[in-house]
Amino acid sequence: MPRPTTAASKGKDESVRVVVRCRPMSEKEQESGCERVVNIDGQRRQISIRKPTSEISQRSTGDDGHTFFFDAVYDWNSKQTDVYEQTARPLVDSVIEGFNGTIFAYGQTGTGKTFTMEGVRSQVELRGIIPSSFAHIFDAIAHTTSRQFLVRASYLEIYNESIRDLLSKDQNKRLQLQEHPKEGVHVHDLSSFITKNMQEIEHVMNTGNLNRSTGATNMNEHSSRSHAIFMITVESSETGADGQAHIRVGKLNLVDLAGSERQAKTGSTGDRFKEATNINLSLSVLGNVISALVDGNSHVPYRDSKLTRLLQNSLGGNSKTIMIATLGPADYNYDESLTTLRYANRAKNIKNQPRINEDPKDALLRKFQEEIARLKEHLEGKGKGRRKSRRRGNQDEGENNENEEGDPNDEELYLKEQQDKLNEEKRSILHKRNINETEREQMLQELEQQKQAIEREQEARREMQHKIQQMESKLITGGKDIVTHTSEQEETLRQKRRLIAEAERRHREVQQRLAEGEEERQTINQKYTNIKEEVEDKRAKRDKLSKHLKKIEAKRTEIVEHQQSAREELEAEQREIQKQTKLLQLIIENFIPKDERERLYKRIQFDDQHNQWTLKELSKETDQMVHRPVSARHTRRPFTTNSHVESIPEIAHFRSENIMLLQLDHPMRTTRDYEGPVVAPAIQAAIENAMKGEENIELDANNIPVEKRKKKKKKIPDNRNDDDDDMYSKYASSNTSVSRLGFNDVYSGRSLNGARR
Ligand SMILES: Nc1ncnc2c1ncn2[C@@H]1O[C@H](COP(=O)(O)OP(=O)(O)OP(=O)(O)O)[C@@H](O)[C@H]1O
Repeated sequence: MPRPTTAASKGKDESVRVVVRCRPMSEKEQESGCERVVNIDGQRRQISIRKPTSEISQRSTGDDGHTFFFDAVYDWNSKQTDVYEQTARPLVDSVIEGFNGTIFAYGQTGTGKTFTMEGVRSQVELRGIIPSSFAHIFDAIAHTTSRQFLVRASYLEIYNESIRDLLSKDQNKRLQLQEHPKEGVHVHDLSSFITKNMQEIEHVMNTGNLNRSTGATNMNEHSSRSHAIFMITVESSETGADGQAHIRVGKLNLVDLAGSERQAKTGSTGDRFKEATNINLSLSVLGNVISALVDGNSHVPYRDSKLTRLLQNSLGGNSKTIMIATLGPADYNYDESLTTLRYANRAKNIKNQPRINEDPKDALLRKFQEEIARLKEHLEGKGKGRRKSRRRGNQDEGENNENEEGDPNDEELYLKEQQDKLNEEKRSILHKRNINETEREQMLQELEQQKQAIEREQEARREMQHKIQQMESKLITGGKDIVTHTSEQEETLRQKRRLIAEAERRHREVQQRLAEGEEERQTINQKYTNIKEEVEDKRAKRDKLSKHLKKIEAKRTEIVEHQQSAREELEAEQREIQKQTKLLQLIIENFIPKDERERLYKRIQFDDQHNQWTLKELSKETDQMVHRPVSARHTRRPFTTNSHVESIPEIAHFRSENIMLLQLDHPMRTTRDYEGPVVAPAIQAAIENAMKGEENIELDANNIPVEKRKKKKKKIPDNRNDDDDDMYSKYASSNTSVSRLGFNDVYSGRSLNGARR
């Protein structure tokens, strides 16, 4: 069924208020040592429920505790007045103002729905919401002087999905629901009693309660198996600035639902089973309606049960609504209590659109006012006609009566006078002697008829006046009976109670805010501590890392420096090699004949195994070293082309020879000790000439450190003969750079390598 769109759509959104009340442990529960599993923090409006200890130890699933927040929560110490003053009073005030309002109690059997809604009527402090609302409404009316009120009450029960009028004489009659295009769903033919005071409305309620169905189940002997709805309609009228009466109508539904316990737990069978199924049906439809409303479904299944059809306006419609969820505190009710709390928690999200119901067409108060006016007019109308004829008669008699408005008392007087006149006439007729008996009889008859007509009129007027009185008596106007209703002291007391309730409410709100603030502060503190710890932890890590980094950097610097020095060394070495290579190249080019050179090149090979250059064995035919020819006295026989060149006389002796092919003369140590290198100026000049532009070449072989010199002679080719060794040692000990270097580097793979480049 689509959601109501008439009045509801115009109101301001307002959530259904949901409060929870937990009853005290019953004596039975205390005696059997039940555990309390419910905890309530009224200031925080928080209720927690935890699994019974026995169940936790048996099968803990991790969801052992649940916490919910509601608009108000009441624990086992809460008083009836607390619930009324803090929760119900504002809603009842709104109903008096012309809003629709609903308060319904929902919960497991025996958890205090009836106690909360009705309470114990004989004790004022134990009165529930329904009787307290009676007192409230009539008190409020008594103190409102500007408005006229009409209060009526109805009482019905939904039992096995059929509606029974609890105030009807015929308790077997079942009522039907009817859909009103504008006003929504209403119960056809439902009795409603106008009540003028608290006693009358209490009487209505007592009558209904006597008719209410109750039955015993395993769960609770007196558990109610029906849904009971007590309806109070408060109509009020006020004359506006336009002189017109404006009417407002507020409807209050006070609903005591049947127990919500599950079928299996009640152990019902037969009729009881059918009852329970139907109770469950309307409650489960109620649950579906709540879910559909909360989820914003386009289809809300109001029509699926009588209860939800009747409460349609209260759930998602034009009404202010309060749900009171009741629970028991004991462990064995854990599952049911949790279900109730979840149900209630969902209901918090239902949005209603309450608005004041102004000038509805079917207001009973308006009908009353119109009927009273009509009757008064009727009474006046008759008098008016007579007043006119009397005025005419009086004018004939010379009297002038301008007053058109008649006083009903005048009319009474007039009729009385007429009666007296007729009586007088009757007496004179009876005493008349000049008429015969027939004429006398006829005259008396006429008089009697006139008398009866006057009496009928008097009677009709009395009836009309009584009706007006009756109707007017139903309309209550505040102020008039204030002294009879309440004493001033009561009023002061009531106001103080209201102020206290208001102050308490504000106090609770402040406490709530403080608690929230404290919680927030603690959370922030906790967060701050966590962050501080984290910062400290990170700082320590950072310090450790930076120490590590410093170490790495020191190592890196060391490595770089080491590499740098190694590189410099290598570069120096390279430069040295280049220099030597150049020098050797020079020597080769200048001192080794071309053909010898080529032969030498042919013999050069790289020994992969030893990673060095070596000279191949001399082939006997071609490479065998030529024996030095016998020297001529003072001169040598030139046998190379080169030796013909005699440009430098000092070295002519050598120039005629291929120094590589020559077997060395082992010099006899016949001379003095060697005294340092003396390069012949001509050779020096030749070298300098050749080295032009080669600035970096160091000609003094002594500049090479001894260590390096040692390294350089590390490999001497195997094909070297003893003479070579001798030669080597001779030249190595010599300061003559040319000769030492020549041997050293010719035999070293590295030198040759460099030379090859
Ligand atoms: N807040 C309370 N303080 C003291 N006693 C309570 C309270 N609530 C309930 N009780 C007691 O618990 C018992 C069961 O309460 P009640 O009959 O109201 O339950 P219920 O929910 O209306 O049950 P049912 O579903 O059968 O109508 C009663 O004896 C009642 O007096």
